[in-house]
Amino acid sequence: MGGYVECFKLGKTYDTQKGPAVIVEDFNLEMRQGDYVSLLGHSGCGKSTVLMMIAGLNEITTGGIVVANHEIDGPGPDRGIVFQSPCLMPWMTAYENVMLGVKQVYAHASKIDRHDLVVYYLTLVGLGDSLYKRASDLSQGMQQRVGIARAFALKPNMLLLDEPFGMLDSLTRMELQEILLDILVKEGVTTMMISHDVDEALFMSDRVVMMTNGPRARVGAIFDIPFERPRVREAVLEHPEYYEYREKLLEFLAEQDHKKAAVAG
Ligand SMILES: Nc1ncnc2c1ncn2[C@@H]1O[C@H](COP(=O)(O)OP(=O)(O)OP(=O)(O)O)[C@@H](O)[C@H]1O
Repeated sequence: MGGYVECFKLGKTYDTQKGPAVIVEDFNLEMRQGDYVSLLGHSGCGKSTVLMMIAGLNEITTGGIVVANHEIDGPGPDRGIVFQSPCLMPWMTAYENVMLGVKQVYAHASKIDRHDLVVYYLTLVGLGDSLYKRASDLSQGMQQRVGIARAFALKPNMLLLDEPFGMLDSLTRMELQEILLDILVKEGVTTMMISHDVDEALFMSDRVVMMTNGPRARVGAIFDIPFERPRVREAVLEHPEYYEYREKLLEFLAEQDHKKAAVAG
């Protein structure tokens, strides 16, 4: 019996003007249910490509992906996505933006149940007082909160996060990281997050998956992160092994840099 999510010999080749470009090859990964995995690697190595294949929004060239015992062949409400920018309907309220997806996925639920669901998740992300504010009147951080509430309100089994905090200032970023972890612990959602930030990956994840540089990128190393949950930022930063892990991740990235320089030279 494998994991809850399995990427099996996953590969992606894009057709380019110069011919086929093998971006990801032989990418193997198993995730347990409730796992929080961060995907780290140099810019352009293929992280979004992997994430979008799991989302079912990017066609798989070779290999396959199994989620909850089903091989995926397209997008589905079982997998929620949060991008760097939430792409809300600016003329709609926070409430209406979340309700949009809820209405589609829970078409047969009662009106009151749908209402409660939307209010529940917007309140969890700290927007209980801003339910009926138009998206265009919300700050970037508040808009991203709506994006997170929208993803959770569809009750996904898996959450895919593509640099969800990348556009936020550091205070908002830390606050949203903590809110997200709180909800994830409550809901036990299996999560894959792309990040460029070693400290963010260490704070959030059960495992950090390092990708090698492309082309033909694959899993280069996997680090199990031992900090206990629920995570408290101060305790994580003071953990005796924190800087050891941080160093290992940075070393891996530096090694990839050297390899890239050697290939280019
Ligand atoms: N549709 C496409 N057609 C051709 N090449 C593509 C396409 N999409 C992505 N690529 C190329 O595939 C490689 C991997 O892209 P991808 O966006 O997956 O990387 P990434 O690791 O997520 O990058 P970043 O960290 O900068 O977001 C890049 O070289 C990119 O130019």
